Amino acid sequence: MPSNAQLAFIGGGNMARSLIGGLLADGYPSDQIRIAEPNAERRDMLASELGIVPSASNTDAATDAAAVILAVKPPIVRSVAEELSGLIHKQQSLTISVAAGVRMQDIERWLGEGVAVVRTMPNTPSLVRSGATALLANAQVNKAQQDLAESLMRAVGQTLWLDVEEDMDIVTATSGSGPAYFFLLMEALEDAAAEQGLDRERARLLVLETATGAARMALESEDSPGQLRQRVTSPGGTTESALNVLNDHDFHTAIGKAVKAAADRAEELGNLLGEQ
Ligand SMILES: NC(=O)C1=CN([C@@H]2O[C@H](COP(=O)(O)OP(=O)(O)OC[C@H]3O[C@@H](n4cnc5c(N)ncnc54)[C@H](O)[C@@H]3O)[C@@H](O)[C@H]2O)C=CC1
Ligand SMILES: O=C(O)[C@@H]1CCC=N1
Repeated sequence: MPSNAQLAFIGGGNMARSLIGGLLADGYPSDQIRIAEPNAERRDMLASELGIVPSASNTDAATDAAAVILAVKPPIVRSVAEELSGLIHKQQSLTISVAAGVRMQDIERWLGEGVAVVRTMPNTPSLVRSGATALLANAQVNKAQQDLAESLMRAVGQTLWLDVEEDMDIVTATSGSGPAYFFLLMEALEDAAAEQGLDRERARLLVLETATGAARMALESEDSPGQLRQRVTSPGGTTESALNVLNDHDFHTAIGKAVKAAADRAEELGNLLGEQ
């Protein structure tokens, strides 16, 4: 990506830290990244972890930025957008939102007409450059800005552009929140192995290697996850016994309901904030 593009992260929380960590690991120069973070303790932590000293001022961080990344919680996006609107207009910066649920039309309304906005949904594995990000651009985004957003997110993982904004809530429920579902499965599997008598250290190693191996195999295989699962499941064997229990507990249905709840919450956040 163009390493001369000045990036300003507004909000230095979990998602910003993952994106910045991934960018630095990809070789992005740290002097081209600014962070605004109101919490002093958090600023100290980011400075020691990332080697970038954050500012307490959003406008200081955003000054001269080619891209301003709004990485605050959804209810805070409006105040930050309104605060930075004048500066963003003056500099013609690209605004990139990572906020769940917050709709393009509202970001545009808060920033004022004519601002180039890319709405994105990244995820925290961006920290290790294994992120998955969906992007959506408004009509004001020019080719160079689209390339900038694409290369920023591509530096930390895979990207895909959406055709319709409605898909963003499903993406949020799938890949935005998705790492938590896999971490929960890892926790549960580790606990189960420990309860059966395996020491924690060995249990964790086996669980993490199994998760990595399964993901890598599914990524590299022509076969679907369902076909790969069947190949682990010998008739009358151990896996079948385990999967029968998961089926008895409606595992598949539970995941479906969980993802729907997340997508519904994203829509609800969008509705709530859109009314403001
Ligand atoms: N955590 C995740 O896995 C993902 C989060 N997101 C989105 O990223 C955004 C941030 O989420 P997290 O990083 O998880 O939250 P977080 O709470 O860890 O980070 C938000 C940061 O913004 C700071 N902040 C609060 N008010 C501010 C203001 N007025 N100006 C500047 N900074 C301010 C807070 O001190 C905090 O450090 C949210 O909109 C969320 O929907 C998107 C994808 C994944
Ligand atoms: O839980 C959340 O609301 C954020 C958005 C996707 C992941 N974390």
